Amino acid sequence: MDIAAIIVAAGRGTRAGGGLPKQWRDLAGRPVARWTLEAFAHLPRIILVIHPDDRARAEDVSEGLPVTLIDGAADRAGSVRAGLEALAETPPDRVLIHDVARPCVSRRLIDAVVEALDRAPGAAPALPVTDALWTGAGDIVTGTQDRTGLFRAQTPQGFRYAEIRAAHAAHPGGAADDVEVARAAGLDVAIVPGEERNLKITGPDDFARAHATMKEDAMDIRLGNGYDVHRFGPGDHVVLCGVTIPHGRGLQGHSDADVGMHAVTDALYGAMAEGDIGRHFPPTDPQWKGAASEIFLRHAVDLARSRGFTVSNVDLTLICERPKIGPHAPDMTAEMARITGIAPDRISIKATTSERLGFTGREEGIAAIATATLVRS
Ligand SMILES: Nc1ccn([C@@H]2O[C@H](COP(=O)(O)OP(=O)(O)OP(=O)(O)O)[C@@H](O)[C@H]2O)c(=O)n1
Ligand SMILES: C[C@](O)(CO)[C@H](O)COP(=O)(O)O
Repeated sequence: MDIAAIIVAAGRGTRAGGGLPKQWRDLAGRPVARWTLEAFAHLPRIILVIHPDDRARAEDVSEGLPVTLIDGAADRAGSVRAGLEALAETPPDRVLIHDVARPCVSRRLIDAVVEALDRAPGAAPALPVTDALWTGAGDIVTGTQDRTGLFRAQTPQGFRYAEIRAAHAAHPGGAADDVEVARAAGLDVAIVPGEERNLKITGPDDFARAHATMKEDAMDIRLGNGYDVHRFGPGDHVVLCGVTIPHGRGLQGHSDADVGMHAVTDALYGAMAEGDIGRHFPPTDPQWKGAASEIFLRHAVDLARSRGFTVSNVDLTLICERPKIGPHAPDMTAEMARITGIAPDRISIKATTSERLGFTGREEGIAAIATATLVRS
């Protein structure tokens, strides 16, 4: 099925103000039009209908996307017609017509409109009116309007290409949208449940609403895991999560062998797809011999911060018969909170034995497994 999108963007955005037409203004780090185009980027063809003065800007904004630029007309319907004519030489089966000023449209909604075209020649999203409707004169209410069967229309409005092209060619003009044009030509239009998020940026306040929606979407959550083992050797203490614990044996390793802190550090690197401690602090490098593992953990936390992430929580399990971890867990938590700069209630440190099974059960070493979550919003 060949589907094309026509994004109408030739308006001047006078009601939104702000100097630049609204489709070229910034919304959460990208121009409004870029968000809209990316929502349709899974389709093979996009016609972006623009004002001739905006060509350079439009070329910039559509870079890397399957976009053809077409000059629009003095009103929305004229711009839609220009888009439809641009497709006439290699006509698609179906066409989706969308306002550039609705950048928060979801893939789910686009797909729902396309699917609805299997059962009707036209399909468009809409939301039932839920507020009371009044008539008014100046600041005085003059009556109440029945809202039964009333809908707020959205885009994309989808059609079989040949039919909507003919409908637009035959229409005398002045239609509110393409559904009106289609109905005037006798085409049935199915209503697809619309989305509140699919708002049209019309006035200045709509930028803040659209921004909040984009920010919600932009939350980036990363989960990582880490696993480490160190063997026991001669010594009289171990260092776990930065806390020195007297013990009949020590842990062996190139650094201070803090197996718990290593597992947490690897979980953080893992969440960033940044390998493990060995990649950043090679064991072949003599400068890390006997190093405090705090250096590694700080590096991972700082790397996450530099990428805009916050460490949301850490969960560590130490696996050993001895030393007993419980009595030291509060100190370990405090130390890990100090190093990472996150609240102690976001750090979980617990332990288990392995029921005397395996290398940890035979007290040949300590194992540690950790999970960490990074959040960027
Ligand atoms: N001559 C026109 C007028 C409007 N549009 C497009 O139609 C959509 C809906 O129009 P609206 O939100 O009213 O945008 P503007 O016409 O830009 O806004 P205003 O009326 O405030 O100037 C927008 O994507 C707009 O770019 C268009 O392509 N060509
Ligand atoms: C097509 C439309 O988006 C449906 O809600 C809307 O009518 C276009 O905006 P305008 O402000 O009416 O031009």
